[in-house]
Amino acid sequence: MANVVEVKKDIYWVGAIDWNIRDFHGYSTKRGSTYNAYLVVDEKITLFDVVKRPFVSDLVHHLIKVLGDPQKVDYIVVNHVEMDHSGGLPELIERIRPEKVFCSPMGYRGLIEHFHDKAKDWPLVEVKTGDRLSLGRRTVQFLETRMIHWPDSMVSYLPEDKILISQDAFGQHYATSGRFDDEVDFSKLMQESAKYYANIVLPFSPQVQKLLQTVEEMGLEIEMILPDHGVIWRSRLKDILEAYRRWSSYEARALAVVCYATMWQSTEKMALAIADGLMAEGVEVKVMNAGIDHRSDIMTQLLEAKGLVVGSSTLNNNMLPQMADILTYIKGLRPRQKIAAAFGSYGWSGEAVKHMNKYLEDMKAKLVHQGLRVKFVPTHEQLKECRELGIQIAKAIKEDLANAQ
Ligand SMILES: Cc1cc2nc3c(=O)[nH]c(=O)nc-3n(C[C@H](O)[C@H](O)[C@H](O)COP(=O)(O)O)c2cc1C
Repeated sequence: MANVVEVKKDIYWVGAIDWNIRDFHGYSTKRGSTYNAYLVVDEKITLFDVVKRPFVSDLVHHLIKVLGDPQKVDYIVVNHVEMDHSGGLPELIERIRPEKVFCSPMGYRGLIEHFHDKAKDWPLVEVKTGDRLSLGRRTVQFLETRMIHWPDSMVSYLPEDKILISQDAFGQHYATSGRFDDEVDFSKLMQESAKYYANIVLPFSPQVQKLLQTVEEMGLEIEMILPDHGVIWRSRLKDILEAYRRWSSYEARALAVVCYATMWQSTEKMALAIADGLMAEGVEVKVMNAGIDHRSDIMTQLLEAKGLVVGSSTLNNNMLPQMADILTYIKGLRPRQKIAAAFGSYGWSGEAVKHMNKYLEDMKAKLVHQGLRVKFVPTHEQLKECRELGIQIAKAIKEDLANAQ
């Protein structure tokens, strides 16, 4: 069990570290995760968010450490209804018997839809954007952040401490012994933040842009961001805010992800030749094998990539299932403004490229080629053609980036 950490005077991290989780609803969490809950000790003792159900005892243990008796908690604030932050609520409410449980109007509905009759007996109080709650010496200012990343999502701002409790926004699936951004490896932290954004937040980028603008307009001074997963931002705030600005505006660089699926390595040979062409034109390349690389890692690479090149051989008149997995996943995350092309080896009918093109078109990617197909094993000449395709894609990437400036 982790230690309680005082984040600022009378504000404590009382969450749980999940070192072992490797699959978070289809997202590969190689570095584990944390479920953060924060306790503010004021005239009204308030708990912001709770933990996933199996970790309730960690949270209770922390409450005992700080308060002696968990029943001293007066209020619970539910910033986000998803089970990793609310799963422990029934047990905790039973144990703590809080005076009030605050949530957004959508959170109210969400709690009923998750916990049914049980939640109907809870002392739920709806709060909306702009509502303020006095805890004594401190105030909580609520701000609904619908669809970042669920309809119920909201954040809580503590003006006296200049702290933003941001639920999943600015989070990372990153289990570490350090609780703060300056206590962990910065490059790993940014990798995990990018992965989290690419795989969870990306479809809601327009809402993120709006939130960043609202925060600026409201003149909220922020010295710390306390997310529901990963470490607390206190020293590298500028870095994460700048990254969110960049990611939410779909900024990309001269990088192409070449992702392929293969049975007998013919499509792999094509992928490598295409990558050669891209590299020859000075475009950075990440070659990924859909049968080896996890969909969430492929998506992470795609976050800042301008180019998406997908390859699959044909299997029973379709693309290989591992490529269908990747494309279904990528399409759902709604990447924008990609330069793309499809390729693949086939034996007789060769439908894979047509199917992959359909996905790329649905993503509104700019296709620079009708799709390159090679019958069975590519010849030297055909590999040269693949390389030419790489060069063509690279030129389109560079042109697009130059036009965007
Ligand atoms: C079980 C199986 C089913 C296949 N089905 C098709 C098919 O429906 N249409 C086609 O054009 N080729 C089909 N092929 C041929 C492959 O697409 C061809 O062997 C290709 O060169 C494999 O490329 P790869 O080495 O990149 O996997 C099939 C191959 C296998 C092994």
